[in-house]
Amino acid sequence: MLKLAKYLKKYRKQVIIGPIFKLIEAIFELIVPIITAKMIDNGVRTGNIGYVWRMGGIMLLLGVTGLCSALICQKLASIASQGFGTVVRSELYKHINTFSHAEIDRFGTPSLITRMTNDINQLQYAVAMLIRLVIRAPFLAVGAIVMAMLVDFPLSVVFLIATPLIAFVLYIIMTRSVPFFRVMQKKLDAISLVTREGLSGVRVIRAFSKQKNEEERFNAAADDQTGTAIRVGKLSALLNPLTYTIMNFAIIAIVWFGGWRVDSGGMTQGEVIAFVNYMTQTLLAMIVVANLVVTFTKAAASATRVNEVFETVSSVAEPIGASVTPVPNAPKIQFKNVSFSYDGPDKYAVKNLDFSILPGETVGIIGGTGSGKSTLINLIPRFYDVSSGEILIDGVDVREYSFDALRGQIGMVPQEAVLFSGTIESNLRFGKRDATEKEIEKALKIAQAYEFVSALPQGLQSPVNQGGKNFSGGQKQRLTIARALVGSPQILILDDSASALDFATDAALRKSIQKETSGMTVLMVSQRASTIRRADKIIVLDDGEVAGIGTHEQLLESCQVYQEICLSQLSKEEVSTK
Ligand SMILES: Nc1ncnc2c1ncn2[C@@H]1O[C@H](COP(=O)(O)OP(=O)(O)OP(=O)(O)O)[C@@H](O)[C@H]1O
Repeated sequence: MLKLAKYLKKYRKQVIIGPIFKLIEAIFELIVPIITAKMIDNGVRTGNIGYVWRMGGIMLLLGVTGLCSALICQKLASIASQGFGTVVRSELYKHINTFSHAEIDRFGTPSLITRMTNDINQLQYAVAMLIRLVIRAPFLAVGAIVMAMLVDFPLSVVFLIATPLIAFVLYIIMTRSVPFFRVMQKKLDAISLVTREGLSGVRVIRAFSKQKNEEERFNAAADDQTGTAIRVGKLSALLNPLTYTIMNFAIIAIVWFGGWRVDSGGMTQGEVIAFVNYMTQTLLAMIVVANLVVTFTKAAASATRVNEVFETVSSVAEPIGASVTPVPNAPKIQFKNVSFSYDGPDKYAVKNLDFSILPGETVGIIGGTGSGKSTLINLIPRFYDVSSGEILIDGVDVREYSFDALRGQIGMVPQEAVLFSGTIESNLRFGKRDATEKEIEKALKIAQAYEFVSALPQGLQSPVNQGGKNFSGGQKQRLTIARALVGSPQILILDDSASALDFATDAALRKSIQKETSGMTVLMVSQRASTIRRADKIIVLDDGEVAGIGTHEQLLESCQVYQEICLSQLSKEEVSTK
């Protein structure tokens, strides 16, 4: 938790001054029983109404001043805790943005979201409690005992017996329930995962009519969390009856022995009442301390989870102050004996990839599902770093480029068409804010999206809902292709990005990319042989390895995997005609 304290630096003033105001309130609270005692002994017992009014006035003044102090502290605590939460959240978000896909895969998006929301909320709450109660509660607990000793030392023996007993009960309950709080946070992660999957995959779930299954999955996760919460609840439910029983016995003892002391003239009635008040104050303050232990235990677990993210360094490091000079006449992209594994050296997703792509070439990448096509192209913009080997762009290792320089020359169209809420125009300008209307129009035309966008009543200003849900799969794909084309990238990578297009649109798209993007190096991943067969070069992947490289005709002659793919998808005539 201390590692996160640096984010409180800006709120040092609030963290120091806040507790002082709360301390003032606590001091006033400790004075009130003494005044009550005086009011009873000197006012009520003697019938001195004027004295009662004066003491009442002082109590009111103390109450109002205490309230003002509490409000000031509350405000300072809110400023510091909310500010702290905001700073940690934005720093964490910034840090997550430095992660490569490998770290995001490792944590999982739902867990990262829970850490950014629930865990930081927990920390925020702990900061507020730190300012409001961490000094006040122990001060009040100890202060009330000390005040009781000052009022009547012999009777304070009741405190010396009752408070360790209360502390013991609190200790037993806390040590048994605190581990459950840690478990509960993990279970919340599981609920978050099921919720996210269930909501983002709602269409698939409905299509398969599996709502019941999903509800059951959600209920299982929620029941699991509830079960733990109930177990903690049962333990916590013992807290008040046990501690109040001890306190009530202590009050009986105070009244009993206090009566004797009053009879023997050692104490006044008012002082006995003050004792009862101090007993109540001690107990309540001790319960607050116990709750603070819970709050800080939860916060410590949250801090560990947040720190885990902060301490994770991206496996894809950006070189500082990088500036590269392209090697003249080098291939545009070159893979030199590249292997990559997601989960350790035994299981390579791609292995010994070795090939070159020349500037302006259109390259098709084909292979069965899971053969490593997406992995191969994700290595180029360094979404992941190679496990061994080298990838060069213009003769320079991709690890020597700054991210801007590297990714700025690549237009990437991922497998899943992702659009952001806004307008069509804001989505198209995503990579190049200052794109001209002409550039946007050209990109839309190449991507075969111009017609349908122009037909929309609001054209480029048409709204895009979250995730582009108000567009069809094919429309979304065309818009994402257009978005990648707006910056006229030197390298265009299409990861099975035309899978939702009909054959005619797919053919028109390929034709226009070929015609309108001369000089652009194009990598086209596809499961369809018809999409890539006219490429200058085709790379055939099989189980992560290159099974063949060449033109359609060359591969038909030499590569069995390619022959099988073609024969399974194309008619004999299509296979043989260019
Ligand atoms: N994020 C990941 N974490 C772990 N393994 C992964 C990850 N992504 C892919 N893999 C594994 O790597 C291998 C290659 O996957 P990849 O997605 O590159 O194949 P692909 O040829 O693009 O498949 P498809 O055509 O189905 O998209 C597969 O065995 C897959 O299970």
